[in-house]
Amino acid sequence: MSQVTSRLLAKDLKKSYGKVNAINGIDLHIDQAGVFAILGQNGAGKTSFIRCALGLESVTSGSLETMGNKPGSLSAKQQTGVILQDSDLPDSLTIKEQIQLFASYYPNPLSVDDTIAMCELHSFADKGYKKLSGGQKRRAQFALAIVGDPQLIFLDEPTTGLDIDARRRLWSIIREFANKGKTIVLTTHYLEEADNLADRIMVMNAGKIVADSTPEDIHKLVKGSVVRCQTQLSIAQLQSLSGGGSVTVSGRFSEIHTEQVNNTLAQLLSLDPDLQDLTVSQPKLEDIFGQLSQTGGGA
Ligand SMILES: Nc1ncnc2c1ncn2[C@@H]1O[C@H](COP(=O)(O)OP(=O)(O)OP(=O)(O)O)[C@@H](O)[C@H]1O
Repeated sequence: MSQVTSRLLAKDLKKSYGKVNAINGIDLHIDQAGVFAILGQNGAGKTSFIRCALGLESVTSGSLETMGNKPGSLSAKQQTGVILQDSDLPDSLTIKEQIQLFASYYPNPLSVDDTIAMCELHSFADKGYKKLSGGQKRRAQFALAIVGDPQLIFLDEPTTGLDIDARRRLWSIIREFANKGKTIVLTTHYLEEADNLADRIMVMNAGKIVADSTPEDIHKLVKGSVVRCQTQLSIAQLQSLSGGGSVTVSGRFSEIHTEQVNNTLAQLLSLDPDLQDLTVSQPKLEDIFGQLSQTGGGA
């Protein structure tokens, strides 16, 4: 077999459903191991991209290859694992039996016992799927995605609905698999997930990739500071001290995004001497994401 240089390659990819342009010209090249997060709001086009990459949807124009093959071809499938957003497993087989069955689809699978150990399934490998908790179900699905020892794995919102402990547990299993030289492409709404887990983040908005960088570099895209406090001042007053930056109110706290932090702080303290719980920090991914989503792209 010839050496595959691209694990995932998209060139000017477009996907429309009737008049809806779900993917609006994506260029993407992934040729390394690691975790690649596609981050975007509802309707950004993330699932459409994953479904095209799996050959579950035809592309409208442009080109797309997975592991050097046409998406959906046998050769692509044998080098790919997946958890889809609405993945469910039958209850008629135990988890271990399902892993054995999936292993049989691949030419060089991992051992079933190693897969059970890596995904921490010991305590429920002999149970049916419906008896598992949400976190256990996701780990069982992940076991099916990796048992074939694929180079490329797609995870569509793998941790949606999980509590933070279950999410962190799955993150560590995903990281471990990436560290074995695998490429994991996952979609998520969770900024914290992309920030903690990914080697590279692609922010999607309206069918386009509007930023594509390491988490550290994505953070650098937005300059300035975030001043957070509890204050009696109105949003209009806060806006007047932000130097053109944004103001958001979240519960009891107001947040001012400013590029002139000294000026903003001086005015804030003089206008409201009673303000409380003042902190100044670097913009979080939330702030950056909000700005990128509004710009509609250009990266
Ligand atoms: N099968 C379909 N038929 C028609 N329109 C569709 C279909 N699938 C997706 N769309 C539309 O394409 C756009 C992108 O949807 P997609 O599911 O890819 O976004 P997403 O980023 O995965 O959203 P979410 O985070 O809510 O899952 C949306 O406007 C959606 O309504």
